[in-house]
Amino acid sequence: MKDRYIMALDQGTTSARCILYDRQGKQVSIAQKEFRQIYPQAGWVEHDPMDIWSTQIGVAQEALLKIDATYKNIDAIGITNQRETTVVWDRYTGEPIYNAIVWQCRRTAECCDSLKAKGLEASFRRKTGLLIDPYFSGTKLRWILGHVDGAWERAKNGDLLFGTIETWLIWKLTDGKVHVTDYSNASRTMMFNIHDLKWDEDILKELGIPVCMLPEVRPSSEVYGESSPLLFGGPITISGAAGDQQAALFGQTCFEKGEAKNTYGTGGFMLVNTGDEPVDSRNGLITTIAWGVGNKVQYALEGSVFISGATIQWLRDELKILDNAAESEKHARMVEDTAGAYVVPAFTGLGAPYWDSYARGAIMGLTRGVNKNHIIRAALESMAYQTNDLMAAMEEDMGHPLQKFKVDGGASANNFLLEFQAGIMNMPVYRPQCIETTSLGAAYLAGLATDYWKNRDDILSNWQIDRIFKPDMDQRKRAELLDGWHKAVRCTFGWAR
Ligand SMILES: Nc1ncnc2c1ncn2[C@@H]1O[C@H](COP(=O)(O)OP(=O)(O)O)[C@@H](O)[C@H]1O
Ligand SMILES: O=P(O)(O)OC[C@H](O)CO
Repeated sequence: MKDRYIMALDQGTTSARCILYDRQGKQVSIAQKEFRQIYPQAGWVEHDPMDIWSTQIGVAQEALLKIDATYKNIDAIGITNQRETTVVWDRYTGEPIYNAIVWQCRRTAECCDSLKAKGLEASFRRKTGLLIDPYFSGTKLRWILGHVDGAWERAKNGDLLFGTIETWLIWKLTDGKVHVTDYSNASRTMMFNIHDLKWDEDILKELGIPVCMLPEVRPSSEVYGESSPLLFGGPITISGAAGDQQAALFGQTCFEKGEAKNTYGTGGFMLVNTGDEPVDSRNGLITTIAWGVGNKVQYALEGSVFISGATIQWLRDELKILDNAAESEKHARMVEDTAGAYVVPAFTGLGAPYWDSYARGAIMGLTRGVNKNHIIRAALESMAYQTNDLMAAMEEDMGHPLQKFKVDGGASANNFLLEFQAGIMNMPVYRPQCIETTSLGAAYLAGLATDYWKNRDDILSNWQIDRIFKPDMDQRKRAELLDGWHKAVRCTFGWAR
């Protein structure tokens, strides 16, 4: 009989992954599949919810098969997901009534403008910790109810259900028996009061959302139900769920106040644990729930950058100047600098700390000598500049420098990126051996609920360093580069207005 493992389902923006973890937090099996991105109009992004489900369940079955394991080898399932992405489906047939509107989608920018014009920003912020922005689920849900024939009536009658991706996956896994979300995901909807820990009636009224379509909000580490026996040959306990960025904070074992991480995935997300108290930002960050465990929640301050590793994907898929993302490192090292070029990847507007839905991407500072290596290098550097902007905002809000900066996510495999990051931030960057901390965090949350791990001390020693990147940049050069970056960013403001 094989050992028992935790199955982490990581439903990211561009791919579904399943990783099986053992007690030491080591990966024993992994399967991954990209799925279709749908861009119906400029600035709009959708996914097919059935695609999300079929790729996710496909990789879960594949990960088991790869090591000849069955449901009996799995202690529990933990789910982590791209956040804010909004799905609405029919309670009886299980059919989605529209594609999932993805977190990056800007279609509700005007709706957000009108909410702001009504002077609602301060009260929304006080209650939800968020700014009014198309990024969050609330206006996406309102858009679906307003644009799909008969949807609002059906929702009011209780025939439709809303969910972010973890809710959709848990509903599918349990064959329509369980309709829940967790505190961390609820806190991204712009409909959830992060202080009272309840759906906010005033906001729901303002957005015209019937409360009966919303999931029950539960802790991030708790038994929600069992998967349908048809999926894996027998039932598996589902006992953890968290938004991917909060899960990564947990996976990096940032359990204490003041501990921070940055994830370089499709987007870039820096979170610092602020403990039992929510901290308000004066510098363009948002306040969010890190997780709810037992009867208490912990909060985080977050800087969200919409396009990070996706810049490299764009070079690969659209400009076709790369065969694969990892190759970007080799190209960046072929030149000494970017020859003055800056890439500002504001493809879907700018998130923190600028929050401009109407900004659009640009390559600035082009001269005749700029070649593809310079552009690739500038694209990687843009990921570091954006992270540096978040760091500056975070330190300003916290009133002191961050003590330790841990990184993870697919693009953190890139050594050039992290060397430049350490230099431009002028602080060391810590990369752990496991950079898949998102799924690891989901595994921990699930395994803590089933006693696979006894407590947090049991998992702390699983965090192992791979490499520390030390800052090594001349201070004058650093100041010049940052000046150029900020000048380039300013040029993108308001472009699509
Ligand atoms: N070695 C690399 N260098 C730069 N970017 C990379 C590298 N490997 C992956 N990426 C980028 O990171 C992203 C994938 O990271 P991942 O954590 O899997 O993202 P997500 O969970 O958002 O789907 C892609 O956008 C890809 O372009
Ligand atoms: O898919 P990722 O890993 O870039 O994460 C997306 C975020 O959850 C969006 O808020």
